Amino acid sequence: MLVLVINSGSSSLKYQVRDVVAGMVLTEGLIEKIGMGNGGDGDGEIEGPRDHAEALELVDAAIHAELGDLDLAAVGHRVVHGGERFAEPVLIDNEITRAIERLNPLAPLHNPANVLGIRAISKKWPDLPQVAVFDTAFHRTLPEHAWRYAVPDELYTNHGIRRYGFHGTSHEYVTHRAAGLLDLPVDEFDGVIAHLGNGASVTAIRRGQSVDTSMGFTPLEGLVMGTRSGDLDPSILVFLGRIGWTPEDIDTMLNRESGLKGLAGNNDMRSVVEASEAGDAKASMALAVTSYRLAKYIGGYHVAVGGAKALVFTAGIGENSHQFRALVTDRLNALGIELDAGLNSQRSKEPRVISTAASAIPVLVVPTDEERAIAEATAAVVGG
Ligand SMILES: Nc1ncnc2c1ncn2[C@@H]1O[C@H](COP(=O)(O)OP(=O)(O)O)[C@@H](O)[C@H]1O
Ligand SMILES: CC(=O)OP(=O)(O)O
Ligand SMILES: [Mg+2]
Repeated sequence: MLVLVINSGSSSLKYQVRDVVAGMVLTEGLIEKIGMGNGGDGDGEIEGPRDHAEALELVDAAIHAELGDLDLAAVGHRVVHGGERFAEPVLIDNEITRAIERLNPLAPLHNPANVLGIRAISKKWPDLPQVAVFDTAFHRTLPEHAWRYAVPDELYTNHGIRRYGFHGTSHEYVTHRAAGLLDLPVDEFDGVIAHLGNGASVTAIRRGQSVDTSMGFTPLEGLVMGTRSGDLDPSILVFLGRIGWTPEDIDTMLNRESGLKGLAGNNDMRSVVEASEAGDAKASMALAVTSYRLAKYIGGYHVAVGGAKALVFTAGIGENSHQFRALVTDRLNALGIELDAGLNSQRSKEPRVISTAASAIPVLVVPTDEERAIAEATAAVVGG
């Protein structure tokens, strides 16, 4: 059974054609720096497509060039916000697409791109089943004390204002791989998973289930990210409103102009690390703020899970930036965590341990594979 997986991140579109039964990837690709057409270093290099629609056209052309005519059984989409309605992957129809679209304001960098992808494929291949796999679904196990905001109940009952959590497909997949690496059944795995991409979140896993996670009502809460602020005092927004900022101004500032970009002028971790190593004080401070905030969450979640058995790094930054991993773990000496510098700086695509034998708990790097998880869920929905 052949499944095309579409994973629209905020700044990238990953796609794969997978044979689910054989467990094989037939072709795959990554369209990067979407929407950063003018954001490069000014050397005239093409920095990427203007939007997700243009990215999807590139995907279609690349797949046909590589594999010719294909007998696809289904398309599986990563959909970021499923609200309270979607606890499981679903077969998409017009009503489902509109329900996902209604959640656009709650995931402004993501759901619009997801809806765009779904509609473009419906138009191109009207008979092809499409399945939505939700980032929020894995966090449906959050206890109420973790998902409630301390605001009047009416905000929850009338407006659905609660914490949902995101990156669930990744956190779930990585939980299973990390448990496997430690030779533990997944329901005996207690740990902290740090998914650090352009969007970043950290999840507390107790007995293989999500019991807390740093993103909330939208993918803005929590960690310092590429262009998102993460946690701040909500009074700042009230203050800005009173001095004349519109909701759109505030939304753009928090989601697109903050985080590493706001602090260091660049949302790409590679560039920020390079700038810091070259002596740029703003870049160094951006890394200090970002690593400090993550370290505080890890300490909190160590408590939330009743003592983590592992700390796991995943996604673009978590898998690739040994510098950033070291900055974070240097702040975790109080937990007895100790990185092995040699293991940390090795490059590998395999799940691995990067801590010393003396470390109180192992630190792992586990490459995520959202596409594989989405393909398998899609095949299960369409009856594979
Ligand atoms: N080799 C690398 N070293 C350091 N950071 C990297 C490396 N490769 C990718 N990254 C960082 O990973 C982030 C993107 O992660 P990714 O998971 O692909 O994002 P998303 O899916 O949210 O768009 C960027 O900050 C990028 O700089
Ligand atoms: C939910 C989210 O932030 O996703 P991404 O990391 O792909 O931007
Ligand atoms: Mg991502």
